[in-house]
Amino acid sequence: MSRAISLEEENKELRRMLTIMRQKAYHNDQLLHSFFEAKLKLMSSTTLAELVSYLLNDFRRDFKLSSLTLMLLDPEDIVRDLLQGYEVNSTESELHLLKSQGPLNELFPDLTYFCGEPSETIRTFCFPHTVTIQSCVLLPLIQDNCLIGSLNLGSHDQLRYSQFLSYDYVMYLASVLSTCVEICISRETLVRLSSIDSLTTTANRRSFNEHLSREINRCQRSNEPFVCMMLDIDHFKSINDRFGHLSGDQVLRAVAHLLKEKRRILDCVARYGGEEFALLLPSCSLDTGLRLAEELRRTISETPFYGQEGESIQVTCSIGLTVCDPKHPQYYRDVEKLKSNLISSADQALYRSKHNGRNCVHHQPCPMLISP
Ligand SMILES: Nc1nc2c(ncn2[C@@H]2O[C@H](COP(=O)(O)OP(=O)(O)OP(=O)(O)O)[C@@H](O)[C@H]2O)c(=O)[nH]1
Repeated sequence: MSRAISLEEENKELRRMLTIMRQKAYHNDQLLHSFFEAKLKLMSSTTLAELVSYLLNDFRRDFKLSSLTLMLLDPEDIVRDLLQGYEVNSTESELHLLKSQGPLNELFPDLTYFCGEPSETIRTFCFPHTVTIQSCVLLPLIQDNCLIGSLNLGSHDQLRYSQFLSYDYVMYLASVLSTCVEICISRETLVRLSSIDSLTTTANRRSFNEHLSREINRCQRSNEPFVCMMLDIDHFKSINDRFGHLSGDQVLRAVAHLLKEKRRILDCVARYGGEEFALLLPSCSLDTGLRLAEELRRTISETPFYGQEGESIQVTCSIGLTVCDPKHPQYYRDVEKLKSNLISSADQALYRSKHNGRNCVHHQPCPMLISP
């Protein structure tokens, strides 16, 4: 016969349950708070690099995940381009860019999340560098009813993710993430389109003007001079006339590529007009600027260029430059005026190079620095 539970024993059991429930409520509060914080962080990311960096580092650490991988569909290398130069992979967190939607369709046949013990296929595909993952939740990233990626959270604890738990909040976070990824990509693409010349993929004139303002402000802070240079391809009209407009385009792209390869010394390479490029050389004196300009001129004249049909095209260029020196005793601080004077001085120097037979370099002092 079972013994009746005394009031004291019953209370002891109730208190024990109360403690467990309090701890559980506290834990849930903390989790909700973390989700709220994560949502704010995702929504306040202004670039894709910032978003990805938050997920792969802080998010993984805050939610104590053994592994986190983010997969994004990127058939046209748009994400790859936006994340250029950004190192994201470590053992615990990784970014995978997928060329096709096939693998995502296989992961999420009914567009809903997966949770529980990962199969061998899931382990090797979603957590290739953390094969010891015992439980996981795979969240589909969906935008306009299309799979655009997957956020995969993995744990060494077999019980952490189970099909008996509800994942409403992580699903909600995944939908916030999908929207944020789309917004970041659209915003950055728009910024790029408005600042890049589509033929040569160098900066455009608008972007050059912004670079120039920044460079003037920077040189005022650092007290170091910089060089502003204009480079124009010689007799470009006759290249078009002889080899055709498409070959002319090819030459423009090749010259731009050659200039962009000098990125370490050129802060900004921009297509300023038809066959004219504008360049900025930060922390650069007149002597160094003249030496580098001469090097560019020589390189272009010695480089073999090719037209559409592979025909060899000889290309030379004329260069004009001026220097902005904040140490000049009569240095003028009006940024807008200084900008237009720097450009017109470099242009005048370029005109002299054209006038003196082309394929040469000239310098013109910026008038603002001589008489304020
Ligand atoms: N293929 C091609 N040609 C362009 C483009 N933009 C401008 N041009 C051409 O570039 C040529 C520039 O000719 P001009 O301004 O006379 O200069 P140039 O023939 O280079 O002669 P100099 O500058 O005096 O050495 C024009 O024929 C334009 O049509 C472009 O995007 N692609």
